[in-house]
Amino acid sequence: MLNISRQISSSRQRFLHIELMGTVVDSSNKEGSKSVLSEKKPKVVFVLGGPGSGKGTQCANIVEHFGYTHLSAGDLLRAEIKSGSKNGTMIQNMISEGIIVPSEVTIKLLEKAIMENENDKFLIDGFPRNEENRAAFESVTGIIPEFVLFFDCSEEEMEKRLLGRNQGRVDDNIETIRKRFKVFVDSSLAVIEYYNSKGKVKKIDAGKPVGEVFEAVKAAFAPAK
Ligand SMILES: Nc1ncnc2c1ncn2[C@@H]1O[C@H](COP(=O)(O)OP(=O)(O)O)[C@@H](O)[C@H]1O
Ligand SMILES: Nc1ccn([C@@H]2O[C@H](COP(=O)(O)OP(=O)(O)O)[C@@H](O)[C@H]2O)c(=O)n1
Repeated sequence: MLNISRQISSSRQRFLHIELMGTVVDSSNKEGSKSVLSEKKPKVVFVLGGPGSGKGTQCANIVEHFGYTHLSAGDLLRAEIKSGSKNGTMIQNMISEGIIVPSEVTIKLLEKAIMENENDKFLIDGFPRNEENRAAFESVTGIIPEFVLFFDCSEEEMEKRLLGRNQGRVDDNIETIRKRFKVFVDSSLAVIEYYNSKGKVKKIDAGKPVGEVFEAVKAAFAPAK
């Protein structure tokens, strides 16, 4: 009953159209997981969407209103570079090229951040970014997300936002932005399609102003009546 179609109208404007029809939830979990998280059993919501779709902006709002802890995979990787870790140079090179860092590295950082925090509910922003990320996280941690928030936004709008973001990021230049868009279409959409097939995706029209997007986000978090 799943109906997913991608409409690629031009190289600059790609939209993913997902009709959310499935409601079957995969509750299977990996027993005997070796992860330090297997005892903590945190509640997790994945926040996904293209670069510049507004994930970080909306996560800040969700934290304030719903008491989640925000973990941005990109921020954790950038902090790892700054810490002078042995993986720093490799991560720096991959981010500069818009490439996805190996799951092992990112998952370790996420596990550590979750374990160090007393909260039991987390927004994981910008992860999983490819099938390898997704499958490795599930098998290592045994965590199945409550749901997946998907910020759907045109490339034209995302490009405009990234070029105006002004945070001094090495990857917010037009050449790397285009590479990141390609990685998103080639690798990250498959993750959204996977969770959609499990009935777990809540799609948000992220092309609207921040306040309007947050209204839709609030509805996604509202407890089912
Ligand atoms: N709905 C919106 N409308 C216009 N600009 C936005 C919107 N949401 C976020 N922005 C701006 O766009 C840029 C990218 O947003 P950000 O939340 O950092 O995206 P992401 O985390 O998905 O890369 C930021 O400068 C942010 O202030
Ligand atoms: N799960 C992840 C998340 C980010 N990253 C890297 O970090 C970069 C920036 O990701 P981000 O989530 O901070 O930012 P956006 O690209 O969403 O704006 C990506 O382009 C990847 O190089 C990764 O390798 N794996």
